[in-house]
Amino acid sequence: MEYFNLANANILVVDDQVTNLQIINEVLKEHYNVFVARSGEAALAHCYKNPPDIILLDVNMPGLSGLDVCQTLKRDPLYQAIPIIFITALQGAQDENACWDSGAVDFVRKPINEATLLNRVKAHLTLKFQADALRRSALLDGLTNVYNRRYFEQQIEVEWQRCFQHNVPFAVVMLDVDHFKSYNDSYGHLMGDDCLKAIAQTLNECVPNERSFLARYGGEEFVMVLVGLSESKVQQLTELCMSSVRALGIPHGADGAKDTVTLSIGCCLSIQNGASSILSEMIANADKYLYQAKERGRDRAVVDALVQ
Ligand SMILES: Nc1nc2c(ncn2[C@@H]2O[C@H](COP(=O)(O)OP(=O)(O)OP(=O)(O)O)[C@@H](O)[C@H]2O)c(=O)[nH]1
Repeated sequence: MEYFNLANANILVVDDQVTNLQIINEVLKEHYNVFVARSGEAALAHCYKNPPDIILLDVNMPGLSGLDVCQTLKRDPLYQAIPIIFITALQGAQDENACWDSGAVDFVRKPINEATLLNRVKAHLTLKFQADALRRSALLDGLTNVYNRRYFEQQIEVEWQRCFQHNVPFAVVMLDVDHFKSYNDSYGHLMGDDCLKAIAQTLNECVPNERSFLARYGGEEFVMVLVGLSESKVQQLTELCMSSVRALGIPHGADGAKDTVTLSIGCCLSIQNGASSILSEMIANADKYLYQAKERGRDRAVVDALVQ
């Protein structure tokens, strides 16, 4: 079981009254990272940019109400796992039912009881982090401990949609160990496993930001999804991946190899964001460029853009 630290949690508090924001912030700021928004519109903008771990939401606000915000987030697969607690002075059954119907996980009543607020937040954050940890462990590769193919297939869709909606650069990088069959033949399968583990760890350290990720694509092939990097940064990143693996200095004396283990890379980046239907084309192109890197002598990267 993976351990998590609740102190790393990001909490978004939404209320149009500054005094309420101050009271809640005072209670929570010792324990968590607290962000505030003064309207429903600002709350949604914050979530889209920087999804929090939990939201404390006022019901009645001018413009978008708390119920509107909750319904909007719960309809969206990208944000529906964020627990939402309403902070409300409303008491009637009808008002409460409207909050449940919109997708809330809980209530805290105004005026706020400090202990109730802290305990409710802690309970729901713990549940959220446990669910996240379970989801993650089902999505890790058993040998290398980086994300597995299933995670890649789910997450690349999510990131691609986000990049498409918010006009963010996106790249798919295929990374394949050179002459790995002969490595196994020369040094044995167990050494081959150790080699894959070391490479996976090194490549994982090259992942440039939280939205980007590395996964084992299969066998001795890895895939990295890069979010928010310019074309030149993507080029630099592919160089970094190759030099980091070379720097491991894992001996590889078999025919055709370069004394140490090396990688070949194929990378496809999107110049303009297009329809989600071309994601499969980006993956196919990255694979094609990887094949070209192999043909041109291995230990190199072929990077190209898919222009729509
Ligand atoms: N030790 C180990 N070997 C693996 C694992 N998964 C795949 N392989 C081996 O990786 C090798 C891949 O060989 P090929 O696809 O022929 O590729 P290659 O020898 O690296 O040649 P190029 O990619 O063209 O440079 C096969 O021998 C597989 O048995 C694994 O989990 N552990």
